[in-house]
Amino acid sequence: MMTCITGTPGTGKSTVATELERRGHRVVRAGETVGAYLLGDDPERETHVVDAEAWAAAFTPVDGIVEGHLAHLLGCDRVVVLRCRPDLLTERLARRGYGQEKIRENAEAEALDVILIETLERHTDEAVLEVDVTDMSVSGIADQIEGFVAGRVPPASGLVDWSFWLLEGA
Ligand SMILES: Nc1ncnc2c1ncn2[C@@H]1O[C@H](COP(=O)(O)OP(=O)(O)OP(=O)(O)O)[C@@H](O)[C@H]1O
Repeated sequence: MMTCITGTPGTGKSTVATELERRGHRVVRAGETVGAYLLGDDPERETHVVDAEAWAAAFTPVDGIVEGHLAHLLGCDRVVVLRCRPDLLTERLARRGYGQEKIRENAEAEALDVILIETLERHTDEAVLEVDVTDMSVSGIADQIEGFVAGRVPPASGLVDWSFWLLEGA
């Protein structure tokens, strides 16, 4: 079974994937597999441009966990969407040294549920677990994901509404 962990940059995908790896799960970092699909750089958005559809079409499924902000484009059996309140996400990305514009773009995408919407366009509700990680420990998030994979934690989505942040925080 392939479980994908997706979310806006800074929501904690890589951190929880490391914890799941420590617990014995096989983990593939999606970012390490996109090399052949790089189209170039987007200096304005301080990011690499990836031919995401071609990457997803060529991806060989794994029995384990795939983490990355494009992971929901894959044919996963289960998808976990990590959510982080935009003000906390802003703090995390600032600590990472991201520029103002890149921080704003990511915080807005989080407030607008962009990755959750993309996920629900591609996967059934029953295959999706949205986790609001804002006040959660890394091990608590890993417990939720393990529970979902094992069928103990039921699917859930549509849990947060951070649209207020677009008015107050932008
Ligand atoms: N549950 C948590 N509690 C507190 N801090 C966290 C938690 N999860 C992650 N962090 C911190 O938030 C920052 C972003 O985490 P991380 O790099 O795992 O995000 P990401 O979603 O993998 O980002 P990207 O998509 O850019 O790789 C890191 O500094 C990490 O230490």
